[in-house]
Amino acid sequence: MTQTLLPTGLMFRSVAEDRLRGAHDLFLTALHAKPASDELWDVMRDAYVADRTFGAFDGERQVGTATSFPASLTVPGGAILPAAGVTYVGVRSDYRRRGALTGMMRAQLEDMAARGDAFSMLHASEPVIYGRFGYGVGTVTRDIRVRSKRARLRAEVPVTGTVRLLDGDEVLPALRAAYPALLPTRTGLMGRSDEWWVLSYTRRLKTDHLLVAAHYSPSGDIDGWVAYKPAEPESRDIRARGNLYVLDFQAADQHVANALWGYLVGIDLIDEVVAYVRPMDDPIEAMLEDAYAVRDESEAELWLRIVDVPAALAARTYGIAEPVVIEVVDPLLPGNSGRYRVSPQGMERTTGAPALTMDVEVLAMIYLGAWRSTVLADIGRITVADPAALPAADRLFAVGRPAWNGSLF
Ligand SMILES: CC(=O)SCCNC(=O)CCNC(=O)[C@H](O)C(C)(C)COP(=O)(O)OP(=O)(O)OC[C@H]1O[C@@H](n2cnc3c(N)ncnc32)[C@H](O)[C@@H]1OP(=O)(O)O
Repeated sequence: MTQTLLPTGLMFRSVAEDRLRGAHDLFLTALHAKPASDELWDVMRDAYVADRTFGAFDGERQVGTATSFPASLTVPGGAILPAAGVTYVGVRSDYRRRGALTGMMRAQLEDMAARGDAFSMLHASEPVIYGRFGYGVGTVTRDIRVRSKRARLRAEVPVTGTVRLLDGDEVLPALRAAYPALLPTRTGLMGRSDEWWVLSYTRRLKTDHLLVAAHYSPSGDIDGWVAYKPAEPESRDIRARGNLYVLDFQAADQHVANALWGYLVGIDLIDEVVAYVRPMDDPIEAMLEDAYAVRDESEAELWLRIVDVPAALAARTYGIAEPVVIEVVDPLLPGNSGRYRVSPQGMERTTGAPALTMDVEVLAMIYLGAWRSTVLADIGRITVADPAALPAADRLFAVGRPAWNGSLF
């Protein structure tokens, strides 16, 4: 059990099993939501791993909470590394800005490093919070709104297989069985653990009117799906239902995505289909006869923290370019600080002079290809000793299709 005392007097340690419900209510209250009902807690307790849940304590009173679940991350080249998904982070409003989050983040990162998690990942409520703990924007995504009545797929868009709505009790077994095959298909995808399925699906199946339409390949396997909910399921006015919100849209390839988009925009009585966190290269505008039926907004998706820099740099593949020596600075996990020579052959630690120096947060921004080193140097995020290293680093860290996480949590 980790136990740390900060000058504020707060203590940081893992949260005992019988205090997890209090921790969850603390999080909900920090987000201005009401505590969980008994029925909901019966579901949510399985989203928590007790020894991955850290609290900030003032004496016996818990004043902050942060948890994580086991996951994995697909890195450029297709290797899959152990990772943690951080969620349910909150501090009581009467204890804010006294270092509660700082202490929990430290304890959590040290714990992840000890467990062998190569990465930590999260979705941030505000962009100013996590950079100081070494998290950088690792993937960018876009929310896509399609005006259904104006949206028709162009005739040449290939659509194969069939789409079928799953019955409620089919959903979890079917999707859990089908998801792992998707993991190698794109950089940035995340392994979904039992806890993730509870917090993202079991909970929503209980609280929302969640519908899942699965795509079946011609050979009868599920190779994609959309999970969505109507905006106003309680309304008695059919015209008030308006929008459909798509929370999970997975497809083994573009032909599967074509069929699922065709299904979504064809649903009756809907004004707009709002598909959250789509990959940046979703070609929906070019698929429709009326490209202006689409509006979108791009934003940060995954905040990535490289917990084990040597493992992360060794696991990914690199583009063709001259080798570059990068100095990484990581005050919170100092074992990561050091110099790394990156080349098309891989990575090795070195004592050679660095061409580029960057914080571990900035390494997370280039690691999955979301940002280019040249741009980050231009805005002062990378210190440059050898300007020729910048285009080389751009080529080394480039990825083909844009990285995408695609799992809400
Ligand atoms: C992955 C997720 O779950 S995202 C959800 C995060 N939770 C929420 O947004 C719920 C509402 N907010 C909160 O509960 C809290 O305000 C938290 C968790 C965001 C921050 O907790 P605190 O204990 O106040 O943070 P702490 O005191 O450790 O702050 C550390 C530093 O970050 C800064 N900081 C922390 N949160 C914020 C913020 N929201 N906006 C601006 N600065 C912030 C602090 O000013 C401080 O800076 P300093 O070191 O220069 O003084």
